[in-house]
Amino acid sequence: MTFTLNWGILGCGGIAETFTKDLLLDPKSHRNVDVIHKVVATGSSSSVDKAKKFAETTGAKDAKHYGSYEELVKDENVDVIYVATPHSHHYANAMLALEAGKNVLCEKAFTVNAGQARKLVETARAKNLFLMEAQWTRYFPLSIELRRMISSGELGDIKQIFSDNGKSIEHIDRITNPNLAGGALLDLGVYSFLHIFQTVYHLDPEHTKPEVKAAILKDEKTGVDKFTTAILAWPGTTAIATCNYSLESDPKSDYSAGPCVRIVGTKAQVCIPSPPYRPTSFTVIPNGDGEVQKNDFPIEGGNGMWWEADEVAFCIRDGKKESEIMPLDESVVPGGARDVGCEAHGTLTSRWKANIPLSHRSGIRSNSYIAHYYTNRQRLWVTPIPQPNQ
Ligand SMILES: NC(=O)C1=CN([C@@H]2O[C@H](COP(=O)(O)OP(=O)(O)OC[C@H]3O[C@@H](n4cnc5c(N)ncnc54)[C@H](OP(=O)(O)O)[C@@H]3O)[C@@H](O)[C@H]2O)C=CC1
Ligand SMILES: O=C1OC[C@@H](O)[C@H](O)[C@H]1O
Repeated sequence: MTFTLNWGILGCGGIAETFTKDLLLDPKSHRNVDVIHKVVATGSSSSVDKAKKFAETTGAKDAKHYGSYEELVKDENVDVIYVATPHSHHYANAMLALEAGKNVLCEKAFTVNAGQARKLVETARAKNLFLMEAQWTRYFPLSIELRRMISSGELGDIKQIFSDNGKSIEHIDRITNPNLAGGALLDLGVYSFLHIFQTVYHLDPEHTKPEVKAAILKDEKTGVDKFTTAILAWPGTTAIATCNYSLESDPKSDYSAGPCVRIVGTKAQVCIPSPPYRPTSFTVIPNGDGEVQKNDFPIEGGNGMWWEADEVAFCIRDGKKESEIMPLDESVVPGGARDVGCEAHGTLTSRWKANIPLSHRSGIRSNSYIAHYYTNRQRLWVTPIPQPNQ
């Protein structure tokens, strides 16, 4: 029987448009699953007009329009809210939806620190609601095949991963604005980490936490991280994650700069060309004899965000409260130095909670962000360095 999932779109910006268009593609044009997505409501904090225009542009013909997120999450026809606001607002917006009893798909980076992530997870679990971080690349057939190859031992033991994501996007305000939790790590580094985590941490039954050291070049004007490099060490595997918002990983878009991700096993290595967030092929290079093999994973129809949307629908249809491909524990990764980092800035978490009103445009204190490099999701293993005003 066909399952219909009714979406409410929270925040009518760039990625919300791409995602909504993917939701509303004719299902028969690109896939063969018994799931239909409907967009029944759009919500903008700017104006009801913006929500209406967004619905028109994306083809969400039957949607109701709201000029506030508070009204949106109260819509009784909505099954799941897609949070598509800047990183700074994910916590408050996702919490608003959960408290209204709605399932949530929240854009990456899930939250700005582990404390916020834990609170969202606790709330979703307490209310028996579905919650997922929108790491869309994890649902690509390419990622599924890569995880299968690693699990089956085809690449041997994974020893090294090099994972880069560089994009020249410093002209975009939310990328450099500390008050929107800007910076390379939360916007682009998430994908560098995604390729490392989905192939090491996710596939490890013990979920061993890595040791992490990081180096950061900050933006001279705004103080957000502009170039970030992290070294991750597991027993038996090392990885380097790099990201920046100034220089492209693949400046000519022709692969001449080499792969952005290399996963090196004892039997073979896999090379993935840019962009790491929307990869469409990889090459398998055996260490000894054997042919180099290029595997193509074309995205037929839309932008490829519907794989992630389908996963949400399958989970909600089947009564699951989290996705096995992007489990909530992987959005938090509790314990270790990461928690040390978070607890060292524990007041930040409570300040965030206390000081960000649910209507998002006011009340954010800039100095709430001062510590975010040291408390955000990927940096929490790094020993925090005391910052002024903390
Ligand atoms: N999965 C992917 O491939 C991608 C994911 N992303 C993620 O999606 C999220 C949104 O990014 P993107 O769509 O590029 O951002 P945009 O700036 O295009 O849109 C963000 C929207 O959030 C709302 N908003 C709420 N509060 C604020 C505020 N204080 N300042 C600005 N906007 C605000 C606005 O909608 P309104 O006025 O209607 O309320 C705005 O249009 C980020 O988390 C980003 O990391 C981004 C690009 C690609
Ligand atoms: O998720 C993303 O992927 C594509 C990038 O251009 C964008 O800034 C980022 O948010």
